[in-house]
Amino acid sequence: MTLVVIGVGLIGGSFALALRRAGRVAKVIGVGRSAANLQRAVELGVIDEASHSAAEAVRHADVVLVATPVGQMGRVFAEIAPYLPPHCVVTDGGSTKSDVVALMRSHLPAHLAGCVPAHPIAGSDLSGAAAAQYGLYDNRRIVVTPLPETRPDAALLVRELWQACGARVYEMSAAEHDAVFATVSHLPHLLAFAYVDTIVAKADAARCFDFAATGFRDFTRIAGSHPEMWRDIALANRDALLVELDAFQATLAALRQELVAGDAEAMTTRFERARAARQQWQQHFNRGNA
Ligand SMILES: NC(=O)c1ccc[n+]([C@@H]2O[C@H](COP(=O)([O-])OP(=O)(O)OC[C@H]3O[C@@H](n4cnc5c(N)ncnc54)[C@H](O)[C@@H]3O)[C@@H](O)[C@H]2O)c1
Ligand SMILES: O=C(O)C(=O)C[C@]1(C(=O)O)C=C[C@@H](O)C=C1
Repeated sequence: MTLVVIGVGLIGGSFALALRRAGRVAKVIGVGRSAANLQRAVELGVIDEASHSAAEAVRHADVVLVATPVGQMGRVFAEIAPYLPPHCVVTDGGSTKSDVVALMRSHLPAHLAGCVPAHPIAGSDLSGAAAAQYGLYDNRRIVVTPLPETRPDAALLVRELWQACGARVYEMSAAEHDAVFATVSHLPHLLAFAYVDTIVAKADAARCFDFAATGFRDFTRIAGSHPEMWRDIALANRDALLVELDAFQATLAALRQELVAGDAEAMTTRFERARAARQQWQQHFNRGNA
């Protein structure tokens, strides 16, 4: 099987590595916008060949994974549309799904039966081919949001490929997916960027950063993530994200009021409720990834 990965970074590169180790791909062709990144991907054995033309690369593909920032996916789909072999399955790794589904519908109308939108719920704040790693998807979840037009064999192949990467596959509607991930992924990234940016604006920012320690590190790790990727995710999932942002602002306003009023009881109740939920989640997450 020939796999073409368009966007050879953490997500696309780790998919290629896992499938190669599982013996599921004979050849991996990588396509990207940075020659240096593609060169690194070849050196690291993430891909067999680099191509600077997505149109040229997909002519020989059995499966195409688009793993660029979601803001790039429209132009990628448009570029490959005329050159996709009829049997070729097109999937993606984007963090948002309603926009990707809409882009597939507008740019790949003749190929919808081969389209299987997907999102691996695994990653990090690292990016580029050098960040690709074996085991990224071990015991992690993958959400697929197939279209009504998706051929069963195309959906099955994508499921099997992710399972071969060690992942567990779940199906949702694109809208449900985007609402859930606005809550547990997109909002926390927005908040982490906003919080660090608030410090940057302070006159004593250097002194604050100098003394910041493990609490700061743990709360802000994701503010080290790729800005373009997160800008695209926020814009693509704007409606769901605004709902979450409003809910969070309401909680913050209530907490602020409790602080102003010195309402220790209300604050204790809130913190205890949050701690219990966090502890429960941690146990659930540990069990799921054991
Ligand atoms: N990082 C995560 O934790 C994570 C997790 C799940 C899903 N995702 C999603 O996966 C996708 C890739 O994320 P990543 O973390 O691998 O990013 P990355 O920056 O590591 O890799 C993306 C690659 O795409 C390339 N690229 C950008 N525009 C391109 C274009 N027009 N044509 C070809 N290549 C192009 C970049 O040069 C880069 O090498 C994004 O859509 C992101 O939302 C990321
Ligand atoms: O671990 C991280 O740094 C991540 O941000 C991974 C994370 C997440 O929010 O959990 C980020 C984006 C995804 O689409 C899926 C996973």
